[in-house]
Amino acid sequence: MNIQFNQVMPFPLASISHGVDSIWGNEAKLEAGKKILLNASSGKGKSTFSMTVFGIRKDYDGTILYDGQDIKSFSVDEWVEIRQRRISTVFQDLQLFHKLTVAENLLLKNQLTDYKTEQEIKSMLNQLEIGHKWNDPCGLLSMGQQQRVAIVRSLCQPFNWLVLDEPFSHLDEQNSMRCLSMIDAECNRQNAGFILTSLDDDNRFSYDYELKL
Ligand SMILES: Nc1ncnc2c1ncn2[C@@H]1O[C@H](COP(=O)(O)OP(=O)(O)OP(=O)(O)O)[C@@H](O)[C@H]1O
Repeated sequence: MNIQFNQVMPFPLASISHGVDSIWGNEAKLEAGKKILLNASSGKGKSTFSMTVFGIRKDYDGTILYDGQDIKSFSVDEWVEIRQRRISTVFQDLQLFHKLTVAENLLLKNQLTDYKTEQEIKSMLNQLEIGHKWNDPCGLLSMGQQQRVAIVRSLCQPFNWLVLDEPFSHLDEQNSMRCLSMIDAECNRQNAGFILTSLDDDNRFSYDYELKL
């Protein structure tokens, strides 16, 4: 699925200046299957981008198209289908259910599409060294552990695109790289692309291209 931005300008960002190469106010294409770094300093709209491209925020001028269709035209039923099968996300606030256990958070998501087996989910947690937290409420995990749970959860569904908003902000180098290779492998398996927002010019990974805000 290609995603096209045409002169998109979120209302809260209209009064600040944006570079000539910014997505905001310009045309930009997110090409199907590509691995994209979206690099911007604080306050330039990375979280706004993530929520806008996912259809949660509609406070913008311009148009966003999925394979040529304006996303503002989608019905609630179409968004349900899109969010279950075409776009997955890790938002900055992670949106985990704090009182539910790690297992419950992950199985709740996975049962929508039965995409992974319980064994596969446990194996992903083990690879990220949080397998022992399976029965712990998410609210009792450290922020970095919660980020890893949210990343695993985002991979428990089919998708064409994975949108990750500063997903490694609480992770050390080794854990970031483990997560990145798990994300990369799942995207390759699914023939999907990802958009990863970052405050820095993250050069730990070879992205297909970089976009700016
Ligand atoms: N709903 C809103 N109403 C008013 N202003 C908003 C709203 N959402 C975002 N903004 C403003 O838009 C700007 C961009 O916010 P956003 O959270 O998208 O930035 P960011 O690049 O993700 O920042 P950071 O790197 O610090 O997390 C900020 O100045 C913020 O105050």
